[in-house]
Amino acid sequence: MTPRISFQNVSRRFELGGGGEFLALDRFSLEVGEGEFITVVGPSGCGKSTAMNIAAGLLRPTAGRVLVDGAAVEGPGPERGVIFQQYALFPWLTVRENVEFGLRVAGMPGKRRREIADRFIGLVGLTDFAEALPKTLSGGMKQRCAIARAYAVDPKILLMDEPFGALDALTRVTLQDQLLRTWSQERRTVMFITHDVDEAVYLGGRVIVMAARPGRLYKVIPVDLPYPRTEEMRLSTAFAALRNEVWRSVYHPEAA
Ligand SMILES: Nc1ncnc2c1ncn2[C@@H]1O[C@H](COP(=O)(O)OP(=O)(O)OP(=O)(O)O)[C@@H](O)[C@H]1O
Repeated sequence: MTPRISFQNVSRRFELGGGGEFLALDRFSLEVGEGEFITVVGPSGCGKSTAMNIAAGLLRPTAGRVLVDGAAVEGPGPERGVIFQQYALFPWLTVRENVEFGLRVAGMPGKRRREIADRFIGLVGLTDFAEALPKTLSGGMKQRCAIARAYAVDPKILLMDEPFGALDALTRVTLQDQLLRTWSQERRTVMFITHDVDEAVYLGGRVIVMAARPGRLYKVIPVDLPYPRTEEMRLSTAFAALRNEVWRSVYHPEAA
């Protein structure tokens, strides 16, 4: 079967001032299956965002390529939704208008647009805030709105770069469960970058560990915990063992 996303020997160099070059990503290869949820961890600067931005079509590789359903990525596309740490909502639009935005741009009629928006607003638990403006929402609520907006346009792939990075621990855990619920209903392919080892294990079917200098794939750790994931699982010995393995791979790769 054709993988949904295929990174094929993807490298990216950046020019440094003074004529030098920096290898941010070195021959990164990875296949992500349809409906798979992978998490990506690694030390700061190991090329996580670089890899994701190349898959999003926001950045060009200097060597190699990324294929989506077998076709080379040449730029951004509606089949790939991107969510960043900073909730990029339109401040002058309500929650519902934000979620409807992509559908409006695509020319979808109002009634259908509203049905879809309301469904995703419900899935992320914002029904009571559909008429609210972003400035009246908490950080977690803004990020839930951003997730609903990304899902509404029906992308096959969600690329999420530390979407919960700016949130407090409790909100983060709540949003992790909500994201998994949405994912289990919609089964999009998700690539999720995080600095949080617990988050990587809790969400991912596989944890992709990257290493720095140069940025590269270090290890792929399968997470042998069934979905749906539960709060009890976080306390299990199996979870602890996985967390330790990921932690060692990220912070003490020589001992992993
Ligand atoms: N536009 C750029 N010009 C020069 N260097 C860059 C550029 N973008 C990224 N880099 C460098 O490439 C390396 C990888 O950056 P990237 O943002 O992909 O890392 P990351 O793993 O996502 O880091 P973090 O976890 O800190 O967000 C870093 O050392 C960064 O300084």
